[in-house]
Amino acid sequence: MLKLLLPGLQLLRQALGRQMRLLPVVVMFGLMSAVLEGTGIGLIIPMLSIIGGQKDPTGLGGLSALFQQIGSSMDDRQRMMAIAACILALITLKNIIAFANTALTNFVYGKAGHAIRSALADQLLKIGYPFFLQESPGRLLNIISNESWRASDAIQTVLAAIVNASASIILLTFLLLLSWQMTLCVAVGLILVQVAHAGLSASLKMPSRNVTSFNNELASTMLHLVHAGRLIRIFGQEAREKAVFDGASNAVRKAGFILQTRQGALPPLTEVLHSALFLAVVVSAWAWGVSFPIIVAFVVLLYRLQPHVRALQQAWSQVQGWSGSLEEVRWLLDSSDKPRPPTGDAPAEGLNREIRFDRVTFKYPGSAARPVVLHSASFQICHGRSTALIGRSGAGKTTIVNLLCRFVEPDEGEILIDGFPLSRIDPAQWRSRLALASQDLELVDGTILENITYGLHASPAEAEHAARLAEAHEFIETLPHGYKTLVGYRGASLSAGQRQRIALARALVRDPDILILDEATNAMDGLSEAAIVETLKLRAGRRTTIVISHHRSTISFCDDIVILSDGHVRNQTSFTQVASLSMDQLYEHELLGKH
Ligand SMILES: Nc1ncnc2c1ncn2[C@@H]1O[C@H](COP(=O)(O)OP(=O)(O)OP(=O)(O)O)[C@@H](O)[C@H]1O
Repeated sequence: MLKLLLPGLQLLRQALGRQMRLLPVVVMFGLMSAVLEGTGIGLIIPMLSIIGGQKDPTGLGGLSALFQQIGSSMDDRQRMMAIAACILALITLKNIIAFANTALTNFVYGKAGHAIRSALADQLLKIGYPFFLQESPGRLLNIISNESWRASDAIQTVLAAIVNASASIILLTFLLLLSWQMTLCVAVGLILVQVAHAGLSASLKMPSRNVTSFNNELASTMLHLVHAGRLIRIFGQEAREKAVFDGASNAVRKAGFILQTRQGALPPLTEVLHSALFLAVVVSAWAWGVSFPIIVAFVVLLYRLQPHVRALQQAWSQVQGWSGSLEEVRWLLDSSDKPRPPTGDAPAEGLNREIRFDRVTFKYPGSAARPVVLHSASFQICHGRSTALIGRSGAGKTTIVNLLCRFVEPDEGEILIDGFPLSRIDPAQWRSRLALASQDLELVDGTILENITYGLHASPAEAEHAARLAEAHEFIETLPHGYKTLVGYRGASLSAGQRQRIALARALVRDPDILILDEATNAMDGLSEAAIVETLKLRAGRRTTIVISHHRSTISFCDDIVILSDGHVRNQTSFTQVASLSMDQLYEHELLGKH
């Protein structure tokens, strides 16, 4: 039976880790409480013999004869009282152990649930970034918010199944010792019931997968409603979006109904089958002339065994019903088919000469049909200088940033830092030397101060200095709570230009070796941008700055320029060479460079 619960057990082993050593205690408690229960029930035999006035009832052998002898030296009155006290003591002890086991399984369940959620978070943080470029956020959200809970429930069910299996084994042993013929009859009956049950349970897997997959779609639709509030309203798509959402929600309802109905059919069916088995045993025992006290003890034991067996069968069908959830959680936790995080253990010494892209070719992961977005790109970014990366939309500028930050790795070619391969440098150390301000790098849901000092032990004074450099201090001071103002989810309570200034302050407060600005000021007014350009000029000679922008004014202070077109580096030159050209002419310039 335990083997049947394999999906839950595998996850249990994965989730529990060190807590696995508590499982033998759970099993031992389960066995102990069943032994106490069986013994208490066995004591009914001498009790009934006293009531029936049978000093030595016929047909007693083995365990029943042993029970019959208990207290035989006492007189009936004393014996009756002693046995009653014994039964009460056994029942009390059994329930104390059962309670201890409930507390222990709840503890293990809590630990397992926490371990699963923690492992999922760990996986999401460690996994290679390309994973997020390919996977649907709705699916990931559903796994974390829904399926992980079902997986924890499945673990609790497996724990309860272990306790119930232990109890069933002990109670069956007692039955066997009371009457092997009747026990054989029971065993055959239980096997038949289990076969019927397993057949029906197998039909739960597909509906369970359907529920999971429809839940993924529903989570995606929910995310869309949350994120695309403005889009939906401006294009008047409320009714359409409502219909799409209702469709997704209804699909979950239908799939859930099918699953729950099939699951719901199992308990009544097993109850009928168990009752039939119960009656068949009683009638057969009577026909075989088994003595009355044994029949009663057997029936009571059987009656007590029934809930354990039914709970086991229910656990089986529940785990089948959660198989879709278990598969999803295990899929996310399985690293073997996921992009690996960047590797490398050489220290990041800092930039002294240049970053060199040496014939770098790159294609975003996903389907084989994806186009190559960088074609053998070679250029260099010199230390202590500002380099503008320009090119029309889709030219590959942000892709270069992604490669530089090691979010993705080149398919061919190499990126060299002072001649040393970036792929061999410790990624965390390397990233600590970079700071990125980009239009799609979110603010966190916290105060302005927390956003500026994100992940850094910077003092409020340092944060304020960075905010001044990023032209953010003035507007922050006008807010009622100043630097303690909450920015809301993704900085929703601020304007786009204000968000950009805070993001820029967050990058500047680190005074990074390499500062990357990817369309980082495009929502700002001209005056603010001009002031920021002055700030960036202060880095000259000391630090390296990379600027991506479609605005001529933003790149005006740069020393060098790299011109990209359709993933090809068309030109690299000193900015003074092209200083007189407008942005369009610069793009023309790239075309000239082509011929
Ligand atoms: N996650 C992704 N998966 C697949 N292709 C992508 C992905 N991100 C970008 N691309 C493709 O890579 C190419 C280069 O994109 P990239 O974002 O680097 O351009 P860009 O020069 O920064 O453009 P823009 O100026 O519009 O920001 C584009 O053709 C784009 O469609």
